[in-house]
Amino acid sequence: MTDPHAKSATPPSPHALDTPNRASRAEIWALIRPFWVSEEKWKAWALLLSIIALNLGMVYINVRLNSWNRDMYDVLQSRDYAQFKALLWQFSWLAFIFVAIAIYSVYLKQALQIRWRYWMSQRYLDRWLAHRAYYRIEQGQQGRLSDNPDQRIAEDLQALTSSTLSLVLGFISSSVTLFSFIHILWAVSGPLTFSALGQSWVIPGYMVWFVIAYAVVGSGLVWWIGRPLVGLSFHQERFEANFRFGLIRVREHAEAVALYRGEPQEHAQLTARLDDIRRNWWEIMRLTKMLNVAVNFYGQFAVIFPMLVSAPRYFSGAISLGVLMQISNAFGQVQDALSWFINAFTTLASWKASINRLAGFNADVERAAGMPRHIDVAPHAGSAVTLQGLQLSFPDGAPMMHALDARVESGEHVLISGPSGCGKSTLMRAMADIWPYGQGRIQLPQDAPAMFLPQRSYLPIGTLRAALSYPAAEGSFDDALITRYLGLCRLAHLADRLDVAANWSHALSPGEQQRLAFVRVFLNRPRLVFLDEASSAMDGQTEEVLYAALPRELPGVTVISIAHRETLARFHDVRWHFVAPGEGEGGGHRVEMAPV
Ligand SMILES: Nc1ncnc2c1ncn2[C@@H]1O[C@H](COP(=O)(O)OP(=O)(O)OP(=O)(O)O)[C@@H](O)[C@H]1O
Repeated sequence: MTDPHAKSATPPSPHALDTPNRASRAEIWALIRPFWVSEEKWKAWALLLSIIALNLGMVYINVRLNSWNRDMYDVLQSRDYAQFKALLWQFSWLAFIFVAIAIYSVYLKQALQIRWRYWMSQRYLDRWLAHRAYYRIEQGQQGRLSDNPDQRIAEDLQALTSSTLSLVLGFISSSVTLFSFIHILWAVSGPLTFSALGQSWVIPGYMVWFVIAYAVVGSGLVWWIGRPLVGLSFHQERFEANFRFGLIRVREHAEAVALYRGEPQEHAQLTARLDDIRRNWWEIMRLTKMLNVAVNFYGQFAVIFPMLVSAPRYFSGAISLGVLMQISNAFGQVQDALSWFINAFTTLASWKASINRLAGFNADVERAAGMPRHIDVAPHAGSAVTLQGLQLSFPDGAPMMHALDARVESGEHVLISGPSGCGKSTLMRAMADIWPYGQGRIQLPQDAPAMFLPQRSYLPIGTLRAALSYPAAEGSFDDALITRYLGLCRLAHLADRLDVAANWSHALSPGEQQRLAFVRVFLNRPRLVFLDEASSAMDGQTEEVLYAALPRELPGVTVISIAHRETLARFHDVRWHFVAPGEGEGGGHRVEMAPV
C-alpha cells in the first residue's frame, strides 16, 4: 500500500490548464462568500477591516511624507537648520508609524489568509470525503472529471484565498492612493502653457495627464510582454507536479522496479518529464528577459520623467525645489497605483483560473455524490444479507453478472469463486455500496457492523498500533488485547513495536500485512466480514488457522469470502460460483449456488 500522498495523486495532466468550466458570477460568489458568513465571520471581518484600516493608514502616511518631502527640500534650499532638525524628528515618528503599520498589515493579512484557507480546506475535505466522492471521482470517470483533486484542495484553495485578499486589498489601497495623489499632483503641478498651430494652449494639472499617459503606455507594454508568462507558469507547475509524481511512483514501487531491473525505463520517463520542465523553463527565461528590459527601462525612466516635464516651471521660477520633489514623489505614487491596476489583470487571470478549477472540482464532487445509484443498498431489520434481482454492469452499461437472488443467513459462511475478471470483487464492491453500475437491491442487517478486507489492505503511515486499530482510532483497544490477537495471527514478533511509527506497507511483507488485517477484524469485531482474497499471500496453514479462528473469536459472524484455494472450501457452508455465459448467451456471468 502506498503513502497517502501518492495515493491521492493522480498523474497531473499537462492539459490541466484547459479549464472548460467557466465559472459563472454566481459560482464565484458561491466560492468566496461562505467563509464571510460562517461561524468565523466576526473574526474574519474584524481582521479584514483592521487590514483595510492599516492600509489606509499607510496611504495617509505616504501623503504626509509627500508634504514632508516638499518641506525638506525647501528647507535644504533655504539652509534653515532649525527647521531641518524639526523635519528630521517629524520624519522619525512618521517612519516609525509607517514601519509598525507595514509589519502589522502583512502579519494580519497572513493571519486572515490562513484562517480562510484552513476553513475552506476543511470544507472541501468534508465534501470530497463525503458520499465517497473521492472514490467515485477516481473510479471509471477518468477523462471526464477534473484531474488532481489533491491539487485543487492544496494549491487552488491557497491561491484563491491569497489572490482574493491581494486583489481586494490592492484595489482599495491603490484606489485611495490614486485619488489622494492625483489630487496633490493636480494641485501642485499647475498649468502647462504652450503655443502650437499659431495659438496658445493651456493644459491644467498637466502632470496628471502625463503620469496617466506614462503609466498606461509603460505598464500596458510590460503587461503585454509578460502576458504569456501566466500560461507558462501554470504549465511549469503542472510539469513540476508531473515530475514529482514520477519520482514518488518509483519510490513507492521501488522493490518492483528493482526486481524488474526497470531503471532504464524509469530513467527515460523521468527524463522525459524533466525535459518538459526544461523546455518550458527556457520559454519562461526568454520572456522574463524581454520583460526585464521593459520593466527596467520603464522603472528607471520614471525617476527622471517627472523632473523632465516639470523642469521648465522650476527653471522659470514658477515652483520651488520642494514642489519639484513633491511632484516627483506624487508622480511615483500615482504611477505605482495605476500600474497596479494594469498588472492586476495578470493576478486576475490566475485567480480566475483557480476559480474555474475549483468550480469544476465542485461540480465533479456534486456529480459524483449525485451519481445515479441503480443498485439500492439499504439496511433492514432482519439478520440476513439479501440480494434481490442484483445485476452488475460495467461502467459503460455492458452486463457483467446475470440477475442474482440470494440470501445469506446470519452466521453463514459463503465462498465466492470463479475465473479471474468475472466480477467477484465487483459483487463485493456492490455490497459495500461503492459500485453504482447495475440494478437490483441489496439489504444488509442494520445492527450488524461490516468490515471489508481487500487483498491489499490500506495501512496508514503512523504507529503500528494505529495501523492495527484502523478504521477505529488509535488507542481504542487494550494493548493486552492487541498482543493476544497479534499472537493468534502469528505476528507475535511485532508485539514490542506497537509504538513504532513507520510506513508499514513497506516494512511488512504482503502476508504479514494480510495477517495484520485479520488482527483488525478481531479487534473491531464486525458481525459481517467480507474477505476479498484477503489471505492469498499467506501460507496455507496460517490461512486455515485464521479462517478457523473467525467463528471461534467472533461467534455468529457472517463471512462472505472470495478465495481461489480449494482448501478453504471446508470453512464455508455455501458456494457461489461464477460461470461464464455460453456461446451466444449474453448477460454476463451467471452465479450458481451449491452447498460446499
Ligand atoms: N473501475 C472499473 N472500470 C471499468 N472496468 C472495471 C472497473 N473495475 C473492474 N472492472 C472490470 O470488471 C471486471 C470484473 O472485475 P473484478 O475485479 O470484479 O474481477 P474478479 O472476478 O474479482 O477478478 P480476480 O479474480 O482477478 O480478482 C473486470 O473485467 C475488470 O476489468
